[in-house]
Amino acid sequence: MSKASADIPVIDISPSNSEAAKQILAAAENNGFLFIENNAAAGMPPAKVDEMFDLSKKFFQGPVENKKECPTQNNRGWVSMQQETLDPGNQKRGDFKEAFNLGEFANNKPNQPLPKPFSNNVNTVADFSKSCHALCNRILELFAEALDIPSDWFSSRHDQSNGASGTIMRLLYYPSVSDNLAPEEDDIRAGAHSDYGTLTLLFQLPSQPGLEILTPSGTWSSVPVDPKNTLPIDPSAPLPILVNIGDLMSYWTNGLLKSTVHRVIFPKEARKGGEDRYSMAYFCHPLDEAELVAVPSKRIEQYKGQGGVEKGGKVLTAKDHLLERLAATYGTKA
Ligand SMILES: O=C(O)CCC(=O)C(=O)O
Ligand SMILES: [Fe+2]
Repeated sequence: MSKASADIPVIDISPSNSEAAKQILAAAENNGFLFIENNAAAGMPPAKVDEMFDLSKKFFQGPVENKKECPTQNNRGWVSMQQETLDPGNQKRGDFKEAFNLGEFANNKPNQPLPKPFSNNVNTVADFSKSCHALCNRILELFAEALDIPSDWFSSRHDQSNGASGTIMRLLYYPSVSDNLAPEEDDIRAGAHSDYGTLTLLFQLPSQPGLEILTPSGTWSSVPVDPKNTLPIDPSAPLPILVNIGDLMSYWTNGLLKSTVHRVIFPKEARKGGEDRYSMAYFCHPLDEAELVAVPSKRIEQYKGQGGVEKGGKVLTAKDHLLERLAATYGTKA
């Protein structure tokens, strides 16, 4: 295990690392972010990651008419520049980004209209999403092991064959903006927020920084793209996959696991309008009806945090929480 800046460890989840569960839990308790070594155990072959990034670039660099064919509906589809405001209390202008949100696939079939090039590469996209989900389940099993609860306590609540969930694979594009649109002091690519689901996997590209996390001392700390500095030595080495804890994991653990606030800035070392950044986030959510109650773990019972979310005596479900958070960022009513 090696350390990255912003105190984010790089963890190997292959069976040869008997400490993986403990290491993952420690990182999640600390600041809620960790890297997973992208080796065979992660099940995300670098060629598949590259292929998905290529499709994403083709889409975002393609004609706007193509994008407009699939505007956002039910949190799926194309999100245009400044349509979303992740930190509405503090932002004057919306996020300087575009996104395309893909919901779950059922038997490799999308549940939403897809534009090109996704529509003619459905299998590639569905397969990538499936691999992301499998990795999330593997991480959830490691959390269950570390918390000493049945190994499928989390993963059974994320079994997509048992119902709908808010899971979204989001392709993101933060274009550099021309000088006449250059960002002002408080403009931001993605406003400060925590993620709404269980876990998020984040894929980044070399030389495209910008992600920052809010540390317990209240300062922003940058998240590296290449935490082990391997690229100068081996430019073909796969980058580790960033994982962060979402709100639901925090609720399920009485706040022991941290759903840390993060944001994406125009990097200071780039020109004023920034350089292009592409990233891909897999937001893993449980089945809609999953209840946000504390997990049956001694460790969690003993932890005096803020557990479970009750409103007017009713235990919230994953879907209740998601609708509430989406309403705030898109300025609509829940
Ligand atoms: O693009 C990134 O690095 C992070 C995006 C993010 O935090 C989000 O979409 O929730
Ligand atoms: Fe996020």
